[in-house]
Amino acid sequence: MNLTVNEIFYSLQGEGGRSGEPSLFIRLSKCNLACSFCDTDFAFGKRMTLDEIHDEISPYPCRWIIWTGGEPTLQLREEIVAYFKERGYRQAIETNGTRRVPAGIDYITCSPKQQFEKIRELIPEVDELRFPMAKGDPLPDISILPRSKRYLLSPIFDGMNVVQENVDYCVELIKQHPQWGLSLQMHKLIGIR
Ligand SMILES: Nc1nc2[nH]cc(C(=O)O)c2c(=O)[nH]1
Ligand code: SF4
Ligand SMILES: [Mg+2]
Repeated sequence: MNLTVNEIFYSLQGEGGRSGEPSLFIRLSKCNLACSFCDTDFAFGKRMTLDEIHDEISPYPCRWIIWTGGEPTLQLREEIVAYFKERGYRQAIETNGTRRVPAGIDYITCSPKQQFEKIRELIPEVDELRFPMAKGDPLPDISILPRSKRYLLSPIFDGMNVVQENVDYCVELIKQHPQWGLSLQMHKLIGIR
């Protein structure tokens, strides 16, 4: 089995409910969306076998993988998740919610970009919903979304730079709607990968 991998790196989860947790990022290439605010160049990809990926991550002391992209569900399969589970890894995924998530994933972050009303049919339950938000964007309607342990707003950055008006807007929305919380792209603020 092969995956087209854009990059593999070891860092701390910079976003959401697992912020600060050491994680092995496996960024799969390709996406089915083309968001204007996308901060990732995922086009390049190197074909790798699962054994090659395992050889690259196993020297690190960490046993949490984050599958990200691009849109990782375009390539990830249940058998691939099982392969890494058998080798002792727990696995998180960052998905845009347009496709099903393979069985066996331990922590699902859904970060929807469009067609919010269709997500629940594909993914009934997630660990966190994390919405990228610019000033003026409407607060998403929780009642049509998957059940989630956390509801987070993530102010859109300008590349590596914080956009204060997006942050201020999210903070005000959250104060008015306290079922929501704030997620900052911490890795950008502290200058890590
Ligand atoms: N540190 C760090 N945390 C992240 N969480 C999600 C990321 C992503 O690009 O999907 C990301 C990333 O690129 N870096
Ligand atoms: S879904 Fe995510 S990776 Fe794909 S284009 Fe949008 S922001 Fe970029
Ligand atoms: Mg990133």
